Amino acid sequence: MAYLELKNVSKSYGEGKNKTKVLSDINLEIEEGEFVAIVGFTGSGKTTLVNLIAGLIKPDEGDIIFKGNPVEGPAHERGVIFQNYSLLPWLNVYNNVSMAVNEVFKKSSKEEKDQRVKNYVNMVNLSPAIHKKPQELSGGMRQRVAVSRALAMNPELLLMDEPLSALDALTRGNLQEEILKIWSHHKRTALLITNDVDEGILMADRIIPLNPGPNATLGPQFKINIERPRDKTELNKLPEYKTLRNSIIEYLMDIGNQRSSKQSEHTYELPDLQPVIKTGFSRRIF
Ligand SMILES: Nc1ncnc2c1ncn2[C@@H]1O[C@H](COP(=O)(O)OP(=O)(O)OP(=O)(O)O)[C@@H](O)[C@H]1O
Repeated sequence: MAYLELKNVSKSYGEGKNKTKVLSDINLEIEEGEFVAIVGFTGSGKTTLVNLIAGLIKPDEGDIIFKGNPVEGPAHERGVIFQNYSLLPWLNVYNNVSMAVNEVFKKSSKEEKDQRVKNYVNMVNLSPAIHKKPQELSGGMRQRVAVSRALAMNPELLLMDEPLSALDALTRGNLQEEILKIWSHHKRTALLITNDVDEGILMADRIIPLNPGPNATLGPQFKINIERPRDKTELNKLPEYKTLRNSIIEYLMDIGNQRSSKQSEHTYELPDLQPVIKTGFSRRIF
């Protein structure tokens, strides 16, 4: 049995006529220690997929099994880094991270917890801002706090929902490296949602496209057999990198085009409405 398994998972939102199936028949297996990236189109259901694995929402059909047990709610062993940093605005950087550390490492001494918080804040280069509150930080800095907080909780499975998409290239590169260091040194398992194929190739063992929704399904996997550690500049020179990148992008473009041509074939019935002509206005509005 795989470390994480999704079996025929489907999820809809809404009721009756307004019901939309966002994810349909999702099957996914991730082995312990693997780093998997899901690349997908905007609105295809990537966050829904992360929320399901995190246990924040429940599937309508299918099973999500983590380490042999069904996922029935959120747990510290499955840590999430969200796209929008979700920090507590009234707490400073130290306290935002320490709240999470205190929750997970209840039995550790005060000194150990303090050290842990400081280490992880330092890891994202925010030590000089450790006493600042979120509103005093830039968007990139806030996202770094969120990354630091999630990593400090030492989750066994790290779920990342486009955590770096709003960052500048330099910060993004640094955090990619930090996440990879933690993943490999601590032998973690990671699932990264990204809209950046290059980020996926740099970080993951496999890339799996999430086809456009509604009824989004997972596409074929692309294995990344490029030796680690991978260097961004060196990657660009590798012929296997270029081939892989082109195949993934071609797949995504094809599937995107197919979806848009299907949508344009669709005809919509308009309601047969008669215009209502109002007469006898008693007042002019200008
Ligand atoms: N709680 C909800 N209730 C109703 N519809 C929802 C809900 N959450 C998401 N949706 C809809 O489901 C679809 C998929 O949303 P989701 O956020 O999972 O996609 P995404 O791929 O993460 O999007 P993005 O790339 O914009 O972050 C969208 O059409 C969205 O409007």
